[in-house]
Amino acid sequence: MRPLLVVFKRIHKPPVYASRPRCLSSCASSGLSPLRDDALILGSSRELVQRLGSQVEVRTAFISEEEEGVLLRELEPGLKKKRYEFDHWDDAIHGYRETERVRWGAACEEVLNRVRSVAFPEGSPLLGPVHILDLDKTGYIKPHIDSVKFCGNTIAGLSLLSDSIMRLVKEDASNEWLDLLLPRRSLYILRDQARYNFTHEILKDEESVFSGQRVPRQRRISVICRNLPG
Ligand SMILES: O=C(O)CCC(=O)C(=O)O
Ligand SMILES: [Fe+2]
Ligand SMILES: [Mn+2]
Repeated sequence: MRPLLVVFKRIHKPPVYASRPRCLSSCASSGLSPLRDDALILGSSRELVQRLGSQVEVRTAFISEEEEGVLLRELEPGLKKKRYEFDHWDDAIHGYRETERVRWGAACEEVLNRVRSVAFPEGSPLLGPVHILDLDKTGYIKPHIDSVKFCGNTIAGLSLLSDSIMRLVKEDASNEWLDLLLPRRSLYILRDQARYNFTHEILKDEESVFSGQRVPRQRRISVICRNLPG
């Protein structure tokens, strides 16, 4: 069973937020980026948030409205030719269309290079094509772990057009979970244990609640960069 937030509310467990200092000096001394936005991460325990916190990042406003527009103008024509897929009960994703892209216009390439430079160690071999996933307003992604055969230890995704909630659940202990609020135009990064030992999912609109607040889901396009297995 997946732990729903309502379950935790019912037993009066307060949501646990990461509460790392966000000042430059302490972040620098702890090796954390000052750009981390820990208020966007909550979880089943403080211990888990702190332990896994170094392997999960959400960076708000990673791209500007203009950059979001540039990406959308490049992606929309190709996406519009496809139909959303709804009816495959066994698929990990419901209500989506997707594509891959290797070559980008200069403005998009600049944004992607920024993603690559913050998400991956220098020289880490990357998966060539960038993955584009277009979720309908009613679409959602069921819990899954990305293929270890094709993808390395890091997954980095930009969220366009909509806020959403990404839930991570420990594969062999479903009482251990983190919810990430992914604001429109944010970047998330999952590394190592967060990538290998936790499923990730994008909640459907009806379930999209973060810390008691509804987070309405619109159509959402994600632009996902991955590295190759080591
Ligand atoms: O849309 C996202 O940000 C995540 C997509 C995903 O989990 C996948 O394609 O494996
Ligand atoms: Fe995934
Ligand atoms: Mn199928």
